[in-house]
Amino acid sequence: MTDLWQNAMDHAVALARKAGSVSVCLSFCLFIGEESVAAGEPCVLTDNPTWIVDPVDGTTNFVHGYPFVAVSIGFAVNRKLEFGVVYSCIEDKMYTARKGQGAFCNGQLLNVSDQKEISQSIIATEFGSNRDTEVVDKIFSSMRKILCLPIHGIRGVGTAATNMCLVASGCVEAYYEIGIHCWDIAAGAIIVTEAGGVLMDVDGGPLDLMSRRVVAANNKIIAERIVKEIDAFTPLRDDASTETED
Ligand SMILES: O=P(O)(O)O[C@H]1[C@H](O)[C@@H](O)[C@H](O)[C@H](O)[C@@H]1O
Ligand SMILES: [Mg+2]
Repeated sequence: MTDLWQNAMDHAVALARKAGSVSVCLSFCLFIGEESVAAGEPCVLTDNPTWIVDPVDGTTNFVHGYPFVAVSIGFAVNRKLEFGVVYSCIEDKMYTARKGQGAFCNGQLLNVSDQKEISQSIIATEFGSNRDTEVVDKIFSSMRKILCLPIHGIRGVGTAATNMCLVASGCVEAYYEIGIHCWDIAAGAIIVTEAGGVLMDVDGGPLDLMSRRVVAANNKIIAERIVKEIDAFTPLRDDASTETED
């Protein structure tokens, strides 16, 4: 019998290696990756061309055999995303977006939902991995307030990258989370905007890729409505220990 998970892992490894080898060819490119940062490499976004890579987004899903796992590869120049690729391995869905050229899933053009009524919306979010009771209380409080607006429902597939692709596909109106990392959302961010969506911080300001807070929505009306209900908190920034002057 085919080993589904081995296939998924092989895809993830092959994609990550490819990104790595292109990065080596283009030696002026920098690299931010979940594993490289865990190994002590810097996590700093400069104006230089930079790969922002999560080889396995949805690690807990992967470990438990919960069938949503994605490879997430973003590429930024001058701190702006140029392109993004999210491969949802088990679903065999390849999401791609190049700046100014639209977003696609397996070659099909993506468009966000045109819903403007929060009461008719599905919102994606996650419980996250932080188990501090104060943080968990804020996460539940935000979810409670959003659910009781009311909305149609709350969903979450356990990977930020895939949740963002679901916004781009029009399956959910918005996704928000506090505590994610830049490699979880970089690729998804450009996929959302190229599908016609918007990005912002959980306080309504501009998205800061390093702040570990994100709202991605089909439009500003839905995004700003959610923002009003989020009990925001401020995790340690991704670039906290590596901030530079530029
Ligand atoms: O750590 P990985 O790369 O698997 O990804 C994270 C997810 O992307 C989050 O949405 C999710 O909430 C979790 O924090 C999860 O850890
Ligand atoms: Mg991740």
